[in-house]
Amino acid sequence: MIYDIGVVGLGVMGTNIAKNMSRNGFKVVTFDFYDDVRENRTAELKAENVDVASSMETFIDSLKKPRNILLLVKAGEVTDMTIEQIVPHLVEGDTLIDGGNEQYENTRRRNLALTEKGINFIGMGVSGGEEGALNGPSLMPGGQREAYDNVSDILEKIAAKADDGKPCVTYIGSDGSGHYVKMIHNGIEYADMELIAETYYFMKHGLGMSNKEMSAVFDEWNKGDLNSYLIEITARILEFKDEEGNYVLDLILDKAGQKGTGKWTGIEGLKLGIPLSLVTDSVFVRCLSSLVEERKLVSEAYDSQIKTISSGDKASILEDLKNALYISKLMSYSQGFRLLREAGSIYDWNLKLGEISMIWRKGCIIRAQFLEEINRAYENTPDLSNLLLDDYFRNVVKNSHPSLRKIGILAIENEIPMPAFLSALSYFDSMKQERVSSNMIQAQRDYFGAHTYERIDQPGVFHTDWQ
Ligand SMILES: NC(=O)C1=CN([C@@H]2O[C@H](COP(=O)(O)OP(=O)(O)OC[C@H]3O[C@@H](n4cnc5c(N)ncnc54)[C@H](OP(=O)(O)O)[C@@H]3O)[C@@H](O)[C@H]2O)C=CC1
Ligand SMILES: O=C(CO)[C@H](O)[C@H](O)COP(=O)(O)O
Repeated sequence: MIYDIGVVGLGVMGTNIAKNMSRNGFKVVTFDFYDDVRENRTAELKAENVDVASSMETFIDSLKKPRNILLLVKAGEVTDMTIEQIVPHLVEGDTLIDGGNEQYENTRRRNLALTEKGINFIGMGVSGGEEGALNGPSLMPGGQREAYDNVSDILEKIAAKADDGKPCVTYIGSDGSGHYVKMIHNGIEYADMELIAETYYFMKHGLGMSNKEMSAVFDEWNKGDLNSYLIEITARILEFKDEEGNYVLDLILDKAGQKGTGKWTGIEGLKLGIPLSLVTDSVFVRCLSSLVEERKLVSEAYDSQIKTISSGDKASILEDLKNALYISKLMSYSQGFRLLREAGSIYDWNLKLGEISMIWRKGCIIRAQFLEEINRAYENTPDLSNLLLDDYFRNVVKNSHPSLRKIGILAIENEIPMPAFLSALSYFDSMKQERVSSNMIQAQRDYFGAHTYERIDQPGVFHTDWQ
């Protein structure tokens, strides 16, 4: 048989994407370098009309030309090793697609090296986890346009479909752009998750709400502007009990893991000089959460507990909390999309920000109703520099920032840690100042290091003899 596409790597993602392709009518052959993995997966894949090749040679020989091969292996060295093993079997015009969570610099490097051999290389962000891979992920492919066109039919069929029927995949741009966009997706995912976690903590400790009550509130919020996958699963997590009737959430150690994509996003914000405080704060909260023993010691040393909020009406505080969560999320997206805009220009990718928001509407972890509004903002003003300048979002923020302030004050007064919320407020309060405090920074730099400064009243570069 001649197959339409090959998949290498029979982990969770590779197995499920291969099944998804087959269910969509494509002939799929798979391969894994480990004999036992191939053996273990054969029956399961056979039941889905997916074949498992017994050797790399038979795998390559059975593919339609030019060949399209999707890699779903561990990012980094394993991907390099996998490419090294496959490339000698390929010829000019063949395409490798890397669906792992890879650093975009690695993708640029591989794209360049393989282009010299006449082999196309697409770095494709895949989001949606195990379930998305099987039933429809959001796909972010970047690389040679003509190589994308060769596989666009397969990618459009396997991708999630938004409510208007459009597939959640689009050509992102050249070399590492697809993996870059996936990285930003994950950074935004970190901030969305952190904001929701802080909301839960505020409800639990500040308002003394039960898991059942909190679950009902998140369910209610999911019917409005906050409608999203992460809000939906939060409601389910809050009410979930084990066989003994215990809430599983309450038994989970408060130590967050991370595989690195949030950190990469933060580093990229620092590298390009674009504020990305909600993502970086969210990464640092995960780091802080890991200092379990140290937190215990500091907690004992200060013996200062969170207070239950004693003033105000609970219903109106919850309304403020909902508004505060919404505009904090907006601040985070305004930072994330601002970074994408900068990267598109610096790396010459011509990123279409509206289209990117559209392919995140379904299939991925940050899928949300809110992304339709982001697309509308960029359709109205394609070169919009910051989402805060869109008319619709400006009205939302104008109406809701007093809520964010009230929640911030309650958090500070009652010792409830809400770093991402406070970061959102600080970002907004700083961005809306025509003049910020940095004239003082410039004066200090000039004082101690003769670093010079610019003036507001005349052009040029100046130095003052401050002594
Ligand atoms: N899981 C998720 O939700 C998502 C994952 N991704 C990305 O997709 C890629 C695959 O993920 P996933 O399927 O979850 O990962 P798995 O760990 O389930 O599978 C990874 C694949 O890499 C192979 N592999 C791992 N280590 C080695 C090694 N040292 N040498 C050779 N092969 C190795 C595995 O082979 P073996 O089975 O023999 O160990 C397997 O085929 C990753 O890059 C991941 O970041 C992207 C989006 C979501
Ligand atoms: O890519 C993903 C979804 O889009 C993964 O779920 C992500 O890798 C999870 O990251 P982390 O383990 O760092 O929380």
